[in-house]
Amino acid sequence: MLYAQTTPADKRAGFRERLASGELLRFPGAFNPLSARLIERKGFDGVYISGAVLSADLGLPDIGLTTLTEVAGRAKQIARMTELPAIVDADTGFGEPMNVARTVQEMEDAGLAGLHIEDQINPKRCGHLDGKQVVDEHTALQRIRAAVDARRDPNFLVMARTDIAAVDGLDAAIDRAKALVDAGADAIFPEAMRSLEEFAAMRAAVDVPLLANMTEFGKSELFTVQQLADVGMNLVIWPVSLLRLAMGAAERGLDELTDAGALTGLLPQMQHRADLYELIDYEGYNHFDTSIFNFTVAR
Ligand SMILES: C[C@](O)(C(=O)O)[C@H](CC(=O)O)C(=O)O
Ligand SMILES: [Mg+2]
Repeated sequence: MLYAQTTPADKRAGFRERLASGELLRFPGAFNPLSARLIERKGFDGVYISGAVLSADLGLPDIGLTTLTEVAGRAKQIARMTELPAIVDADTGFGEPMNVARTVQEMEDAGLAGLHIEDQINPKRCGHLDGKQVVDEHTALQRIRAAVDARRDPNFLVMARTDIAAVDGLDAAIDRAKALVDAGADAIFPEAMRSLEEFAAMRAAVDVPLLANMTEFGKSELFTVQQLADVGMNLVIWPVSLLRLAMGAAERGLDELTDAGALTGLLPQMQHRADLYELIDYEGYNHFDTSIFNFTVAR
């Protein structure tokens, strides 16, 4: 009922423990608080909160238009709805290193288990687009040092994302990843890796947990969980996938309405009212008021 029972501190501690085990943790992207519940129900390890999804949700492109307040607010709504740890995409940290520090504290207060900060210039753009630019090493490291210094819970995960591979190649990405780890990054998100060999090379270069981004229609091939585990990845995200699936279904539904004038033919593809109520735990609210869940929903 209402929000998660697990405290943010416990979520972070549990997440750190599982990361330390070396296994590959699966974090699908939630596009709203309800979908975070579904991710939990289906047995995944955590919830990813994507900047691309948050901006698309507002009808905006993913080019750094969203603000810290908007992202932290939405991330809080999503994180509090699940017992799973949630990690959030904090883009470039919303400004200068001082702003990165504030971003970390806001995300801690919002109940997140961690975030990632990337080394793109401001304004950033989707990591799978062409024409990206990255900041120099000094600035990239400053952002990470600021993030690490600012956190109050040592279990809050500060992940450094580097976009440099698409600009200067894999060797540059490896050098940058090592420097980011030396600056205190707890984990590395090497963006836009093109092959399993590139992931493996990154694995050989650093000792901290590594994240693989399995976003569709981008620069990376879509590898399976097993393939990524075999090259030593520790986290995998499908950041925008649930939104893409939901929007694809919505589009087909609207077309069906136009063509058939009713949605009867699509009922089998819809989440049933009974399943929705179960996911939201309507019954649990009877604890407050026995008249809330006094109906039955026929399947
Ligand atoms: C991971 C990512 O940063 C996101 O915002 O979800 C995006 C995903 C995407 O646009 O497909 C990215 O830059 O890879
Ligand atoms: Mg992003």
